[in-house]
Amino acid sequence: MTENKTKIWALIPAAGIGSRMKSELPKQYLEIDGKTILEHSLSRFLEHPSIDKVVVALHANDNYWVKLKIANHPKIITIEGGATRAESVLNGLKAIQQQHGQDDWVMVHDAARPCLDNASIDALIQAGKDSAHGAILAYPSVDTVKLANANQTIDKTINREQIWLAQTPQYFPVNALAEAIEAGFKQGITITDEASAIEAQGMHPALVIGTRKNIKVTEPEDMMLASVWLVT
Ligand SMILES: Nc1ccn([C@@H]2O[C@H](COP(=O)(O)OP(=O)(O)OP(=O)(O)O)[C@@H](O)[C@H]2O)c(=O)n1
Ligand SMILES: C[C@](O)(CO)[C@H](O)COP(=O)(O)O
Repeated sequence: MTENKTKIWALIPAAGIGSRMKSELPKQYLEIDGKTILEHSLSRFLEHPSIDKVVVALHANDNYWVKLKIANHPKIITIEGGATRAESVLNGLKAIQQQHGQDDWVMVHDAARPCLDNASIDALIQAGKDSAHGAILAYPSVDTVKLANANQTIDKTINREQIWLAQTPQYFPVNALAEAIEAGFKQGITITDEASAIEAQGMHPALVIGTRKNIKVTEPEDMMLASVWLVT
C-alpha cells in the first residue's frame, strides 16, 4: 500500500530581471560568499527533510541557470516564469498540478531572499497544520508608520501595532492558491504576494514571525546586509 502522504513543494520565483539592483546580472545570480543568491535560497529547501520537490521559475531568456552545479539536482524541476511575479508563481503551481501535486501544499519563496533559516521553515510548516487558510512569514513593524499623500507629505500615522511586513515563504494548499491567483487576475486585483490573492477570496492566513535577517535583496545596499547575515 503506497502511503498517500501530503507532499510539501517549494516554489521559487526566479524569473525577475532585478531592475532596482541596477546590476549587469539579474540579482538572483549575483554571488555572496562564493554562491549565487539563488543557490543560497534554493539550498534551504534542498537540504530541508520536509520539502519533497522544488520548482524554480526561470526567465524565458535565462542562460545563467544551466551554468550552476545545482542545475542538475534531482529534487528540482524548472519551468518558464511569466511577465510578473504572480504569473511566474501561477506557472509554477500549474506545473505542480501537472505532477499530481494538486492536493499538496506549497511554500513560495523569493529567490531574492537568501538569508532564510530552517527554524522559520519549521515554524511555517507547523502553522500550516493549524491554519486551513495557510500562513506566511512576516515581521512586525519596528518603525512608526506613515500614510503618505501624493505630494510626499504625511497624511497620518498608522497604528503600527497592527502593521506586519510580509516576507516569504508563504505557505498554502496548491489548488487553493492557484484558484485564488486565477480569480485575482480575473478580478483585476494587484497580487504582490500569494497572501493578497488568498485574502481577496475572503481567507485570513496566519502570520508567523520571521527574522529580520530574511531580507529581500532588492537594491544595491541590500547586498552588504545579505553578506553579513549569511555569515553570522
Ligand atoms: N516576472 C517575475 C518577476 C519577479 N520574479 C521573482 O520574484 C521575486 C521577488 O521579486 P523582485 O524582488 O521584485 O525581483 P525583480 O522583479 O527581479 O526585481 P525588480 O522589481 O527590481 O525588477 C524575485 O526572486 C524575482 O526573481 C519572478 O519570478 N518573475
Ligand atoms: C512577496 C514579497 O516578498 C512579500 O513582501 C514582496 O511582495 C515581493 O515584492 P517584489 O516587488 O515582487 O519584490
